[in-house]
Amino acid sequence: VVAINENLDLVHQNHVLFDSELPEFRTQGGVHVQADKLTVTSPVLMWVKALDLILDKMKDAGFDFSSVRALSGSGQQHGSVYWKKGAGQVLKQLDPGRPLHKLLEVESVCDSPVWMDSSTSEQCSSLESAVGGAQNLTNITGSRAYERFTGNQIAKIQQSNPEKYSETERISLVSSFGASLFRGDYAAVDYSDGSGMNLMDIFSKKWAQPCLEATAPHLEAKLGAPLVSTAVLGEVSSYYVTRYGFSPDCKVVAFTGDNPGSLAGMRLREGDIAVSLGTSDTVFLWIKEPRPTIEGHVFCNPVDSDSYMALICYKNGSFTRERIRNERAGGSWDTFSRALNATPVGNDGNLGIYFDTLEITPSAVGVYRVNEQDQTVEGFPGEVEIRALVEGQFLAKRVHAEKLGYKISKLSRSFSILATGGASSNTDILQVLSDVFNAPVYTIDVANSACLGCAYRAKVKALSCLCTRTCVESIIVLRPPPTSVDNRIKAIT
Ligand SMILES: Nc1ncnc2c1ncn2[C@@H]1O[C@H](COP(=O)(O)OP(=O)(O)O)[C@@H](O)[C@H]1O
Ligand SMILES: O=C(CO)[C@@H](O)[C@H](O)COP(=O)(O)O
Repeated sequence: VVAINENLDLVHQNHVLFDSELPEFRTQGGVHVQADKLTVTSPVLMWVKALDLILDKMKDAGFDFSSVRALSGSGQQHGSVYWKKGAGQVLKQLDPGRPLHKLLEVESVCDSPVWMDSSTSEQCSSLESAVGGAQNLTNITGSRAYERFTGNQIAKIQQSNPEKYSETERISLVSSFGASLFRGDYAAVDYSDGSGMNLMDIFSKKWAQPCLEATAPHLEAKLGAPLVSTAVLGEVSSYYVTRYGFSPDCKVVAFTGDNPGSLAGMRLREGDIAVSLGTSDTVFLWIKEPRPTIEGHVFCNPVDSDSYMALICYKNGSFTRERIRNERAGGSWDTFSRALNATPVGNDGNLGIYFDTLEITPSAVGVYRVNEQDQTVEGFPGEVEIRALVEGQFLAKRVHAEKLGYKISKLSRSFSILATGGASSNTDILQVLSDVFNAPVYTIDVANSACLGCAYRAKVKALSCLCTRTCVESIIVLRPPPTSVDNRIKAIT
């Protein structure tokens, strides 16, 4: 959670770590990986309990809830929550004397599929066939069929457990689930996060009938109509007024996905490129004229409803860096950084591709290493391995961004990279990013740009006061210029 005041100054920050602070749910990295290694879920009740916990932490820290004029939020994209019949009524009558997790055991599916799930290949193929192929689906929804996208997850639940599906009165995304908790009523899916479902026409901003029909019966009623991401949904539920002292006038602005939230938090300019190094690695851009292709995604823009955002997502991000850190750097980020500093840009031509789990872009799995003679090798010395991993990850991002039409000049640094997410606190990793893209990398003071962006969205919308880009620029820090990249690019290509 991030709270800002009218000058956009940060006044409070807090967080809950699922694994260590809610150990009763036995998650690792916030999730359960099922035996097939493809199905990945999170217990919904853990998210609800985390909300209880963070609000209690804020209360204990003396946070003044009565001064909150508006709130919004973001959730990991694509994950879904299934409310059982009667849950809507329960939401409207929450007893403020009891914590939410005691009141909300109202899900028909207790373990929500999350973005890391890749168990729906069958459903993806059948959706693409139903609408005339991958490119056709992309032309409608902004993306070809992806396993983690919500429509395919809904299809799997309906096919494998039709009873649970028919017991479900409403399906939320993680983001609209969060908004529903604060509203005490079902909240609409916003256009931007709704674009990550393979169900919405990103141009008309309505559910696409052929996709609904190919996914599951009676789906439209369970989804409710999507809504513009900047909408004010209404006031906070009386539950929070009585229990925590929120003002009854506190507005709830539509919640959105974490990457759309980051786009707002980083205040992207057209031409900038954002790289989020969270659990997933993502690259995203603000675009005006989308040309959806079958590699990468186009989402509706969360800030400007006439614009779009392009996004490429990599599953083997921080967890893969953590694995190599544990194996080759004794579990220390400092040692990991020393290895990056001890090896030359371009890694003397040694290159690695590390897909520990089935990657999203491209759909491939396995670890591959080639040396400077382009020979496949089984291993690298520790320091070479660390650079091979980080350079390989960023080179892939550059190649895919260029395929999406992004022009990277070898001669001039005419654009900026804005970095966010947990690993953006590591300046040695950012130096490699800067080297590979031949561009300066900026970070913002608040690494949690998704939260910050939603605080901005809430402020801008509910207080009808547009914060200009100037106020935000003051928190962007220029990184040192990159060292020469040309030799390394030659070596790697
Ligand atoms: N100093 C560091 N160097 C590299 N990676 C780091 C560092 N500190 C944290 N991280 C990575 O950041 C990740 C968490 O990023 P975060 O943005 O909080 O995740 P999420 O996207 O799931 O919200 C962790 O998995 C961790 O590997
Ligand atoms: O699947 C995607 C984007 O399409 C992921 O980026 C998720 O939105 C969650 O990311 P983390 O915040 O956990 O890295």
